Amino acid sequence: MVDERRYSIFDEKILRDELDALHANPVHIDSTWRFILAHKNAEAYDTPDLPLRVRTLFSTKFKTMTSYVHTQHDSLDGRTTKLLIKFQNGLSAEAVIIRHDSSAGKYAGGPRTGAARATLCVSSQVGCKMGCTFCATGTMGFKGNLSAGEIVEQLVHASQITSIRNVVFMGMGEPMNNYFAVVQAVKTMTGRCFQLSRKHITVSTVGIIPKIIALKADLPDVSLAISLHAPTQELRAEIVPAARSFPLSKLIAAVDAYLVGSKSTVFMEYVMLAAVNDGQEHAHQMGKLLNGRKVVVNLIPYNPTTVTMQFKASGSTEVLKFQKILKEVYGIRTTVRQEMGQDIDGACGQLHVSHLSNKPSRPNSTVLDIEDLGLIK
Ligand SMILES: C[S@@+](CC[C@H](N)C(=O)[O-])C[C@H]1O[C@@H](n2cnc3c(N)ncnc32)[C@H](O)[C@@H]1O
Ligand code: SF4
Repeated sequence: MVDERRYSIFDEKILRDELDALHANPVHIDSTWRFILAHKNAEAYDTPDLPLRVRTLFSTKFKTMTSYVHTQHDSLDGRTTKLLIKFQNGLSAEAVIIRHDSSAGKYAGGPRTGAARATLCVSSQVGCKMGCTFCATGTMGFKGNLSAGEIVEQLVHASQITSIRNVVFMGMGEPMNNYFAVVQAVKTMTGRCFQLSRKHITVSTVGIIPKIIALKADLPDVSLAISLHAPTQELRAEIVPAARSFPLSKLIAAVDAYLVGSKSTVFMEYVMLAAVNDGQEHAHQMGKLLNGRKVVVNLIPYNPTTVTMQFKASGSTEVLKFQKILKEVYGIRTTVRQEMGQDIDGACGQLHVSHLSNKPSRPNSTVLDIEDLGLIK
């Protein structure tokens, strides 16, 4: 596993420290970022009006981005674009753009701008060590953490294709296992250059309890999504191994603590697996578990992958029955996610980069219709 310090120009903390050491004005950060955003493949030191010492710093340590778009695939309907991004250490991760507005249809053959409400699904790690049984990324194992700069660079690449309004940490990896980089990346994305609203950022976690509590203090206004997937500890531990370390009762207690004094809603993700967790009894157990809490359940159709073939997607009848019980018997707001990008393996849990492309070498779910959930604002 390779994870040495990498000098991304978008790694705000490292960049600020280096500029401080030179007694240089941090205003150069914003102007340089804007320059790079506006000029694809620009070198940082080409930014106009840089003092010599800053130009020298940029040309030696922060020359340019630490990643590039290796491949880009557009879905047939033009609404989803998957980017395979290669990083300086040779690892690769995927980021997916999802377009929500009516201009999405025009995108397929038309200009690559103008989708005003696009969401970017970013990766926080290459692979993941949590091993959820139905997730393609989980089968890859853990290859490495992305730095804050590398996470932000996914937004830079995507912004050069279309205008991004929402960011969801639902790509490869468990964001809470790379907590400090994720927090730093969100701070940069919501800072003066990118200006995303914190309310438009969603961090999705399998349920790393201590970090859920920390997130409330560190990034109070972001949306939190918990990947629940089962209403009992026994079933959850079977399909989500992390539940063995972070039991369901403690996870629900952490959600309660998170909700105290918070204006935000917590989203409960539930992937619908045929004959595993989609029965009416499971819906009643979920209803009792979540009753009275300010949560929204998001039922996710299972996206088949070649590496998780033991599962099948629930039929639409089961999904709708499940939703009806939660809504009508327990009064829990429940939506069914419309998945997009399946034809390019760009949907949730389909993000899997082959081991070949993830050997360190050279320098250098997707999510839909979450509008209804308030994830897209
Ligand atoms: C890939 S994860 C990344 C974020 C974080 N690690 C988590 O588990 O919440 C994003 C979402 O995709 C879901 N997911 C994983 N595999 C899936 C699959 N095959 N079909 C549908 N959703 C899946 C996860 O359960 C989670 O809710
Ligand atoms: S669902 Fe999330 S936590 Fe589980 S293996 Fe996939 S990326 Fe990791």
